[in-house]
Amino acid sequence: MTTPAVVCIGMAGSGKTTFMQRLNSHLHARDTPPYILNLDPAVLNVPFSANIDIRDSVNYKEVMKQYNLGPNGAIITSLNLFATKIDQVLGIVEQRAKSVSHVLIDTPGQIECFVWSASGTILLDALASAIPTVIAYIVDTPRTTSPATFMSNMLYACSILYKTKLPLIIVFNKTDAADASFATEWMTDFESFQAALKDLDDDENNPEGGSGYMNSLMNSMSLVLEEFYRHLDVVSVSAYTGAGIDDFLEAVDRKVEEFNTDYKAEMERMIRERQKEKEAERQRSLNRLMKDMGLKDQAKPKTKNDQAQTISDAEEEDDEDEFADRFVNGEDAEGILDPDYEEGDDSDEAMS
Ligand SMILES: Nc1nc2c(ncn2[C@@H]2O[C@H](COP(=O)(O)OP(=O)(O)OP(=O)(O)O)[C@@H](O)[C@H]2O)c(=O)[nH]1
Repeated sequence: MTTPAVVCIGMAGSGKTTFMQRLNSHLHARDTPPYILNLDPAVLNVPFSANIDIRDSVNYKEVMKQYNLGPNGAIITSLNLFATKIDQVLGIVEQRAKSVSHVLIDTPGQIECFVWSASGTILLDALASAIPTVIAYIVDTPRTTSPATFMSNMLYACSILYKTKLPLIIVFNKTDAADASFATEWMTDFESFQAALKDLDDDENNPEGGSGYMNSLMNSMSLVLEEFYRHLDVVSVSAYTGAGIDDFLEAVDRKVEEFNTDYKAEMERMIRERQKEKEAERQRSLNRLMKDMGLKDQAKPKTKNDQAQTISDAEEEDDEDEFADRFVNGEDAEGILDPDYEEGDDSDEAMS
């Protein structure tokens, strides 16, 4: 079977890194070691050795300093810089995927920096076009026991499914601290969730109980979620004790089959569409440029607007060229991007 990529996504503190560590040791114990990528540029310590680590090619602190960015802006910019090297990274991953059981990917806890950024889309699209890719959405079970928090978390998972369009497994983590049976019941029995919502509403002392409008909204949204749950695989695990890890790996196998039958064709179609759009945009820019050059020989642009349009377009193109020179070609990249990073680097030594 083709080696799958498992992308771990979850809110800060949900246990992604601990879960990755558990998966890593579990797969090593089975003599089927994984290949590991760390895409969190801001993480201080990773408790496993990552084969490819974004921190080896992008200096997060330097990005903050040089671009005067806050923590989240620097994560997005670091991911953008890393995405310029996606072809090289993918070359290595594809090669290594042939000799490992799974490719595991850790992502920043600031989910939106990854899932909603252009670079996140580029990285996921590139990965999914090379190997079957599955999302593991990690949930902090003890912090999700209230119906309102639970529903917010599930809506978040639903938006990730909608944005990535990749098969999704919900992983209820930390089940050593809180049993996840309440969650599976709410996901399979609509009435029990409605009853929990009603209890919340009736409890005057509970700050999560809402107004009439909020409750009717929650009821409607829970109907949306019912449809969402139908396409999911749900597992309960403890990254601490290792309980449920085999169930998770079985769920990954099921999702890989789903990826190959349902998602792959759609994914390829989307990538082709995007390339077509890009090509059309390039053609439009070229046509504009040709037109502008033709105008240069004549006296003056017809109107002020025409002139402004021409200048700003030229500036935009200059900016793009400058960006490409600085980051793709490695110029001016000292301290931010590792200029020695080359295709074919043995990442085990060069990048870990
Ligand atoms: N009880 C229990 N605690 C856990 C489990 N998994 C993780 N934790 C704890 O949850 C906290 C967060 O775990 P991390 O693995 O750092 O979470 P993360 O999602 O990678 O966090 P960020 O990197 O900040 O996004 C740590 O204190 C872990 O020890 C588990 O299965 N059970």
